[in-house]
Amino acid sequence: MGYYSIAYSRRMHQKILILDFGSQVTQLIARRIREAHVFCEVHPCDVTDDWVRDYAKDGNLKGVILSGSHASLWEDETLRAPQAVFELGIPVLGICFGMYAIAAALGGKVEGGHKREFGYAEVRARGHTKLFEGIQDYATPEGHGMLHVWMSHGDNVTEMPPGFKLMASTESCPIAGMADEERRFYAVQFHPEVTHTKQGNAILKRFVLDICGTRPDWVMGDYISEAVEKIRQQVGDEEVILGLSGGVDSSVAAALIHRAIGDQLTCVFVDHGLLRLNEGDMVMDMFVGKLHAKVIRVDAAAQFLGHLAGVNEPEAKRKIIGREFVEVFKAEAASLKAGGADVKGAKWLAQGTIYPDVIESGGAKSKKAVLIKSHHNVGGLPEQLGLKLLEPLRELFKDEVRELGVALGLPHDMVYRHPFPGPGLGVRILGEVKKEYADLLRKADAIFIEELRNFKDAESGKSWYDLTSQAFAVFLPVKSVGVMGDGRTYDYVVALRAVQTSDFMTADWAELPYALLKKVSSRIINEVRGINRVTYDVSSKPPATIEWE
Ligand SMILES: Nc1ncnc2c1ncn2[C@@H]1O[C@H](COP(=O)(O)OP(=O)(O)OP(=O)(O)O)[C@@H](O)[C@H]1O
Ligand SMILES: O=c1[nH]c(=O)c2[nH+]cn([C@@H]3O[C@H](COP(=O)(O)O)[C@@H](O)[C@H]3O)c2[nH]1
Ligand SMILES: NC(=O)CC[C@H](N)C(=O)O
Ligand SMILES: [Mg+2]
Repeated sequence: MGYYSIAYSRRMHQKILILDFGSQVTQLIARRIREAHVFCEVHPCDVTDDWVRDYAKDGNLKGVILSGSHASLWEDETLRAPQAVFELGIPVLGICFGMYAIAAALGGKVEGGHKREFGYAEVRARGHTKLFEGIQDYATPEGHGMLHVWMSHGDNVTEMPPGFKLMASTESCPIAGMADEERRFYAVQFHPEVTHTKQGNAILKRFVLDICGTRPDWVMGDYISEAVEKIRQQVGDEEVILGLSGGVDSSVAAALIHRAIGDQLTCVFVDHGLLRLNEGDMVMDMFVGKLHAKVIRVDAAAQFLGHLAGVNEPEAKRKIIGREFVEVFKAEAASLKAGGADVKGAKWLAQGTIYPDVIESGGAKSKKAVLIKSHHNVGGLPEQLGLKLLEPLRELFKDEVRELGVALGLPHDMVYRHPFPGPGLGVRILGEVKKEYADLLRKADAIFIEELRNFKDAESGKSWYDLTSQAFAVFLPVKSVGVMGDGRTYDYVVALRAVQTSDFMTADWAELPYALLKKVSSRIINEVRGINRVTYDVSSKPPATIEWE
């Protein structure tokens, strides 16, 4: 899969180039810039000088941002900014590792082994530079402007390159920002792209709008027309099959692709035996009427459960599920007989892959980010797919996908459903997956969701389903002792999980009312024979993840 780019936007819009060194938050830079209505693209940091010059040649490139990285400069010599970036005569902003990349390219010095700073910090910002002018959280009695920021680094710039002046400092990091205002090169040690940096948006806007001078003329409506045009160009008259789960992302992807190519699209909904209670029927009901697209339902429960038998390790399970999905898609693609007699099956596989799936699978542009878990649709895909991938949402965050869904006219209920992971109950049954466990979990999960919908918050009038971003039950394959009807029980445990988040990259556990937890626990223990204990998960992400595997 190549990087994401839209030929049409490149012609029409002024743009910012983000070079990705593999930070977990690179895409947040892009997102903040999109929020400022400026078109931007993320590309890997190891593009060549010729590529950069070619990219800039139409005159629309107005600035370059160099991202952070998990690595250190001396660990990986491929992590360098192309020299051409500094020769275009346009502004450059380096963030964290990006600041080291500037120092390395222009004759400064970077060293490790100094004080590490992770999390909140206070930075003294020098207001005389254009980047910070008039931007501060508060002023000290001496009149110094201060910023509340988020830091995540172990290395430091210890000598600025010639021509640079100090722009910011913290107690433990004397050079926390530097600028060569003549050449319009800026660098900050902290991360303006994360929301914990309070003035982060203001700083990025200052860079993009004032320093680079881009026109803020990019909106979600453009995204639709540009994506539609790009899909048509990519696909031509070939057939596409799309993995439809009934979730938000694949529904939005289906609507977008359907708008682009109509009947060349066939949706394939896979029932792998790890869906929630009655989900298969619900998805078919919802799609066959509402989406006006062709939908095929494939019953593959025996195939998935067969291959998962005896497998305990989460990554191994994810890989198997990813592989079996592809087996199903390939078989459906090959047997597709749409269109005229000369159509030999589908050439494309479309998925509703979104950015957090990509980054957590360690599959960001530069392939430099680390692996957290292989989302079945990214890291779980086999090397030899045999189909071309079409993933129009690959660069968007969940809330942007929802915004797109609304703009495409999808029903509110569909767009605001809680997400459900492709591997389904497969990653919510810890260890080996068995049908018996899945059946118990389905019942417990359905009770939890039903009560979340029933319970309304007095203040806002909203249901707890709407007040949480994702909620589900997890099956723990351990047994504990209980007493029921004066008899002894020795049965399984489920954990309830409910989180609140906007982008699913970080999440807080939800403070559900005790009355709700009480009702759910009592109903599960009474109604689901085989479960005698219910617990509530009070871990945030990070350091936990949302799913248990
Ligand atoms: N049961 C399924 N049948 C077919 N394709 C699926 C199935 N489950 C997942 N997929 C594919 O994998 C992709 C990723 O799944 P994921 O759960 O992240 O997205 P989603 O289901 O579309 O949306 P949501 O995150 O709201 O659940 C989907 O967009 C879809 O293309
Ligand atoms: O389609 C998916 N395929 C997967 O393999 C997968 N793993 C996690 N998730 C969903 O991603 C979000 C973040 O989950 P984690 O905090 O567990 O990584 C949560 O919304 C998870 O439900 C997946 N979705
Ligand atoms: N967030 C970053 O870019 C960190 C860069 C580098 N890994 C450091 O520790 O300093
Ligand atoms: Mg899903």
